[in-house]
Amino acid sequence: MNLAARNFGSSGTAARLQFENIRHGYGGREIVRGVSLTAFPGKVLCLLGPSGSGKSTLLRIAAGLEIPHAGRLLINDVEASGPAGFLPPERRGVGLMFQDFALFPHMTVAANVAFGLTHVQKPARQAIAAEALARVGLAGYEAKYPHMLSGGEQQRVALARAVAPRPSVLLMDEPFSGLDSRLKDQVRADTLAVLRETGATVVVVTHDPEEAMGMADQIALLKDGELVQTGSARELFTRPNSVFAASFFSEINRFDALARDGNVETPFGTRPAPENLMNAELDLAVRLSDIRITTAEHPEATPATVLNRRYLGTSEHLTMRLEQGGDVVEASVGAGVLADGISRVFLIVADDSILMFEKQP
Ligand SMILES: Nc1ncnc2c1ncn2[C@@H]1O[C@H](COP(=O)(O)OP(=O)(O)OP(=O)(O)O)[C@@H](O)[C@H]1O
Repeated sequence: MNLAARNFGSSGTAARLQFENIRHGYGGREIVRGVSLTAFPGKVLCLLGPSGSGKSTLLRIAAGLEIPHAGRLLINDVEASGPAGFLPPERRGVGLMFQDFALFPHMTVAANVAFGLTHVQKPARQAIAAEALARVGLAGYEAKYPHMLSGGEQQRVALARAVAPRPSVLLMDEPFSGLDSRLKDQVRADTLAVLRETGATVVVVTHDPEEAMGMADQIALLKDGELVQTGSARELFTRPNSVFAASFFSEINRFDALARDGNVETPFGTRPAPENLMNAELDLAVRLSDIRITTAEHPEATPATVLNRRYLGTSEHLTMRLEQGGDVVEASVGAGVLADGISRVFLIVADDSILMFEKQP
């Protein structure tokens, strides 16, 4: 199915959604702690973070299902939640697709999709539902019941139901979590194509960094109810602002170090300290994939002993001990790069592959 090739109209009503210093919690426990963030019109914003970081709570606040304790939620500069008032969910122009938003089993596919079209005259509902089903590649499925469909097809019906009313903002909470991994990639790609066509502003909650990188125009990384960093996938991956951000997107080695008089003694040799951290305690992070392994001695390479090798098909996971200092280092190299039986290797790490952060208290 090539959804992208189909030519559907766009709602053209994408909205800007702004969280302004939002605070919220339950039973005296603060879950969202002063988050300010903007979802831009027609773009996909992914709220990314570990379990309990407050992602779903932010989404529910955007939907109007929760009223924040403090701060404002603006949709196209109109206060939807805040001191000036509260706009109920049905008046926000938002569509919802939550992981537990199951289809109604006793209703046909068409009736499921038409369910949210209460503002439309009855005769027009069927036509809109049929158009939304065509949009997700399910033309002709109108009379079927949910149990007759595969998991991926059910997910598409849920998507059709969410986009049928042409929301200006579409809020999705872990929308693909119920699908097995192979199906997930396909449904996600198809969903993204549909979302691009509808032109709506999209906010997606996920705990999966690859999913966020694959979908988002903008990622907002959350931890303990606070916004850690926001930017494009490339910005977050290449310029993480903390060990947490670096470790969220890839496996890393962590080391403690001291910046003194502009230099840092790292396990891979002396490197210049970042300009703003000339004298400070540092956290160093080196991605497993940023360590190059050779068997040839080299003046700038760090000798190490191989402790363990794990073959993973296309790559190999190595655990090594540095000869100087004794740090244990992990690396991921292409399978076959290192011949069998090698026990002494040399590690090469580029200057910009040693990420340096001020140690957090
Ligand atoms: N209605 C509620 N009453 C009490 N506690 C709640 C409620 N909703 C959420 N919480 C708590 O708030 C915390 C943050 O929840 P939230 O669902 O926003 O996090 P999340 O980042 O989406 O995590 P997950 O991926 O696990 O859903 C959790 O510890 C959760 O138990």
